Amino acid sequence: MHHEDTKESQVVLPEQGWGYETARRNFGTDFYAGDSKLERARVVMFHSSMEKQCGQVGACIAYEDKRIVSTGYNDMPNNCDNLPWGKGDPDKLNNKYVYVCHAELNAVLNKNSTDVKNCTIYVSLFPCNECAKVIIQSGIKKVMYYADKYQDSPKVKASKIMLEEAGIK
Ligand SMILES: O=c1ccn([C@H]2C[C@H](O)[C@@H](COP(=O)(O)O)O2)c(=O)[nH]1
Repeated sequence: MHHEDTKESQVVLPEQGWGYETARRNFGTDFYAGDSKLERARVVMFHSSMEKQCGQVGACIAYEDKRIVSTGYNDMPNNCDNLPWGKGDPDKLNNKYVYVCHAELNAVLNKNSTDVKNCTIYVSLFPCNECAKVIIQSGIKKVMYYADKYQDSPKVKASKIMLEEAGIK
């Protein structure tokens, strides 16, 4: 595990304007010293085939002792190769939002363990309300995040209300 952590910290990632800067603001030096799983979540987000700049999200779930249980990134449902990736069409059926599986959902479903109870989820973007529900129902107990770019949206506000009510740190 220590070896993997070292490799992760050596990965050079493209700067996209919000990742590292937000992480620095949120976590200061502790982020780099202590939390390579956030790095993993950020690496995973580059597997997403969503468009660059704003659309890629990664998640990594780990036990309390930091062993990784799962990773996931936002993507279209399996075998659904013809769905739209755009987001500006007035018809909601022509936008990605109604189809895409979020990183957190994929990470919970991809788990290599019976469950993810008491685990921590590391995410590159603060979870939306639907992901908060998945996190709560799956028994995850802690959320660590990089960026919170939709913090003023009702979805993220609802997410924070639910996570707090459920006692998730
Ligand atoms: O908790 C979340 C919230 C969002 N996502 C995904 C859904 C979309 O594919 C992108 C966001 O795209 P924007 O172009 O920035 O709106 O993030 C997620 O995986 N988890």
